[in-house]
Amino acid sequence: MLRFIKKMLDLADEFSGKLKLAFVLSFIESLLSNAPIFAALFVFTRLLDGTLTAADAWLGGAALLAAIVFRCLLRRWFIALQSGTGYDICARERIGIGDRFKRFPMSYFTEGNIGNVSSAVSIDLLFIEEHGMGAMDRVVNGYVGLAIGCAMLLLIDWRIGLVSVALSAIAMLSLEKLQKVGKRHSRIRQEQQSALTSTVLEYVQGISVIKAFHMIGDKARSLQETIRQTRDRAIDFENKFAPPSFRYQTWFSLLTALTIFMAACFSFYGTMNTAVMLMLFIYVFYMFLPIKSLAGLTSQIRVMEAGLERYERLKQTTIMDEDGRDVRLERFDVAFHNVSFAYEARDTLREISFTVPEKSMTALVGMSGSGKTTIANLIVRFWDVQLGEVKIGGVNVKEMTCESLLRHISMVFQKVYLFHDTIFNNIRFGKPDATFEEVVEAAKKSRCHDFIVNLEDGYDTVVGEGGGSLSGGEKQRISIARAILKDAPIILLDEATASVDPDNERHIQAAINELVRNKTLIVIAHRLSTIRSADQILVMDDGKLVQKGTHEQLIRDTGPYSRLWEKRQMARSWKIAARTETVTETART
Ligand SMILES: Nc1ncnc2c1ncn2[C@@H]1O[C@H](COP(=O)(O)OP(=O)(O)OP(=O)(O)O)[C@@H](O)[C@H]1O
Repeated sequence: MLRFIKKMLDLADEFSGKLKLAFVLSFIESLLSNAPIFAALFVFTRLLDGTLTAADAWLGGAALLAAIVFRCLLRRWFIALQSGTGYDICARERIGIGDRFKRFPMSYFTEGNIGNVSSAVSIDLLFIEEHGMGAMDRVVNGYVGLAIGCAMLLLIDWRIGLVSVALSAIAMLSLEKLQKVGKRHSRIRQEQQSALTSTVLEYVQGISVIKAFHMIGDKARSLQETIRQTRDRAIDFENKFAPPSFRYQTWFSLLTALTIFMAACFSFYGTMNTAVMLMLFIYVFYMFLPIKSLAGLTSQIRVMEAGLERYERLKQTTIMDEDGRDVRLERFDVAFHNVSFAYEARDTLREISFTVPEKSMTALVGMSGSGKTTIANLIVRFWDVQLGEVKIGGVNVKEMTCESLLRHISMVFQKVYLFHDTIFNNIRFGKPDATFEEVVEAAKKSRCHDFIVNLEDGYDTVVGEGGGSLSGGEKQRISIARAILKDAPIILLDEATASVDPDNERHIQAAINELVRNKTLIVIAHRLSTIRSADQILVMDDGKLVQKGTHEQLIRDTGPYSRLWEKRQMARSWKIAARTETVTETART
């Protein structure tokens, strides 16, 4: 329990002063909670002695009232200090970890960690912000209350005091055992929660595939199985807690009974004042309540501790640019020097060397899986090379902070992700301080202004998560608008493989032409026209750079490029033929 408080104070960091002040208030409040007992003792003693006067009764009443008012004030102050702090701490942590995510290697997000990450940031932090402060208060109150209570009992009657100290110590040992049980089982329960989060995410993200392939039954069954397992683990967790929790509480029930028995005996044999006995009868019933309630709190605290540990592990994940510098580049050429790379065990790129001169266009071509996207991934440091160097403007990308590197690069992916936000904010993502006019200008250049203003809410239209409410071509153009707004000197473009209708294709091409003007452009090229107009073509084959040159140079060789070119031309003529046939068919009918 004390370890939990320490962890919470560590997490609180700059807010820990507020929390410590709140503990002091809680301590004073605990002391004041004993005031009614003393007021009662005072009045009872006088009453039994027959010396009670009206002034004494008023004094006792006034002391009681003063203690109540003072406790109320303390509690208000305490709540003001403590309740908002949990939300402040967790908001700060979420913003901080969100920033670190940008600097995690991409491999972190593909190694089954997604469930862990979302559970740590949502479930764990949510539980801590909602229950953490209250739990700390109850722990402090429980321990302080017990210490004060034992001290009071020692003061009132040393024999009862000693028995209380001894039994409280035994109860504390039993609490330690309870915590051990919690430690073991909260980890199991936490892993199960991560598995549930992963399964739900996978189910929701893959829902279109699941529906398309009629796999709803299979996937739903696996989700149901995980839900069942989560339920069983949660019930098991509670069941494991029940017996030690009961034992722990029994010690205090025994102590209460013993105190009453001893007080009655001592009073009967004349070694205790009747007033004191009566006071003890009342006091002993509520003195142990806060510490007894820690039994129920232990499972919650263990869940929070396990959450804090998981969150700490997440925070300690090594970020890529720990030693990076904030570099402002003066030239924008890109160079690979003997780069070799493997995602896992299998080599993906082998000894790749090339240079992309500033403001030139380089097309990456090659069969599927040959390593084109991997080259783009290494330029932006989604992964780090294992051998060799990637340099931009003569600076090794490993020497730069991810932020300063990405300031110089815009990426336009085939798969566009739009946030559940307005179109305006989705475009402004490229330049967070852009004005409305700048956003509109970028939208006009990327040929999306017209369709945006035709939407009911124009730029304020909220697109669904992932951009679900827009067509593929519209999403693509919005992502180009983002990149135009960012105006980075280096552009990485993954040309769409999926065929779009000619009108959309024309718009996308016009938008891309606006984007790449005067930039260093590396394009994963699929269109013949793009490949032909490139200043340089890099031909990839099974992780190796097998040919390099302009279209005219490469087409003269009988290497892989000319074969690739032939295949693409053939595919194109098939497409054209197919289109012509469809048109003729339509004309006939
Ligand atoms: N995240 C990853 N983890 C493990 N292996 C990967 C990962 N991404 C790609 N690969 C593997 O690396 C190899 C190169 O993939 P890459 O995506 O670079 O090829 P590509 O030429 O861009 O293919 P395509 O044209 O189909 O997009 C492939 O064998 C692929 O399976």
